[in-house]
Amino acid sequence: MALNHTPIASMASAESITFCGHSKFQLGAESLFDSCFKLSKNESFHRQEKSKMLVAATCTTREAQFAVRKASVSTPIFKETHPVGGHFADWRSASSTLTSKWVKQLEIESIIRNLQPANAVHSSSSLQLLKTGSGGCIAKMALPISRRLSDLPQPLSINGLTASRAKRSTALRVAHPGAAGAHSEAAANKAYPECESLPCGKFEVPFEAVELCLADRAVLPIENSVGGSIHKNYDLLLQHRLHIVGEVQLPVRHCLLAIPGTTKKELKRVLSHPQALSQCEHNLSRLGMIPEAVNDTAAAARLVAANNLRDTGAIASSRAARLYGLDIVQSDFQDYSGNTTRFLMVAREPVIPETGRKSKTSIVIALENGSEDLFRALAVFALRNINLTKIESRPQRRKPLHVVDKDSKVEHCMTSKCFEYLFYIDFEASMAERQAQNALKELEEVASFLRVLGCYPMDVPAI
Ligand SMILES: O=C(O)C(=O)C[C@]1(C(=O)O)C=C[C@@H](O)C=C1
Repeated sequence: MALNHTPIASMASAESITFCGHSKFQLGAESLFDSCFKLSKNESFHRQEKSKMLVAATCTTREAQFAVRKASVSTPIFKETHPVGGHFADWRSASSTLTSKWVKQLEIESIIRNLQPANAVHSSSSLQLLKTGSGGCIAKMALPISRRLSDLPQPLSINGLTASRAKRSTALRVAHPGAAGAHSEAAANKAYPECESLPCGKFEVPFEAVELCLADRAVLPIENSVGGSIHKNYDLLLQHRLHIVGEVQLPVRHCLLAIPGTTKKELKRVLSHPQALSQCEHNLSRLGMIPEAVNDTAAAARLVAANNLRDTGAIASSRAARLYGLDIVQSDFQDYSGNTTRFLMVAREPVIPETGRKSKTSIVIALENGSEDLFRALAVFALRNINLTKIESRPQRRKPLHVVDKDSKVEHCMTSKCFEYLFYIDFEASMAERQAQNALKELEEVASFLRVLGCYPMDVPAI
């Protein structure tokens, strides 16, 4: 049985998304802005009262309420200490920007909801991506709005985004890359056993889902015992302002899947995620099968099933075999029995570092002089007997790396910085410990860039 499962990213990229109801929000927000503006023309509202009124009256979602405040504060109307005045046109453009951002957010949520295994998404549904003149502005605004919520003076009321959202389960919503049946889904369920897992296609989408508050956590593969680090996700950690809040070590057992009744001899090609193909490299070459990379292991299984490819196998999980109606031609197809992938859990808020349990801290540093400074950088840990569990260099060779600049006064700006070398370091210590705090203080003198990606409980693999 072929399911019309399409992870969000491929749906968004391959098709486009049309949503109705746009004008409803547009008119609503604009009329509210009109009345606020007329009111403010007559009275000298101080900035705070006006923004509270805007936030309370104009929107019904936490993110959009903040976006209203952000837009109003940044338009000429709200100048520090000046009574409200300003240009009506700015308000109109701010309201239309915010309204379409709000609509986009609703839309992403409805796609995520529709992707649940229970509802096959009909590939015939026409989806037209909503193009708005302020698309770029929304994209910027879509950056960690929820992060800014922690800066607001008082918690914002949430009226519930839509009736369906109000009905949604209270389970933790955990976004993961790949389709239903991917190993990342298994990692999400291991990390958060009672969660509602959200298959999100490419690696970027889980990050955005968490930033848009459409998911509470994201779970992403970061390294494998055979294939090594997944650098794409390290870069995404720098480009998004989320925090690592946990890790899970997942033993990954690959199965060779095929259309029911197909024998191994009939298989000429095998589809799977590049990491999975590298973890089964010897077995594939021993059988003379041609590896072909696709987005994720579950997508490979779905492709074979949906197109009834009798000469093509898929390397995926046993759950993917059940979901997409394929036979397991060979289980434990990975080259090494200890094949384990480490996944990270990321969230909008960091975990408060604690002592008294085995903790890990992940950082990324840039060293102007590369390996010359590396000795000094590592010495700050060695002299304090802090054990490193990972160090990975990422030569940048002047390739600009886009990072969310934490210290920038300009909100959420993406700055592209050029570094000669980046080093990702994991060490076994909690930032609650004086030793770790002193180590990082000293490291700041050596490194030209330092970001703490997270401090979290270690997942100590069962012996
Ligand atoms: O494709 C999947 O099933 C994934 O979850 C991705 C992924 C990966 O990116 O490493 C996760 C675990 C395995 O190492 C194989 C693939």
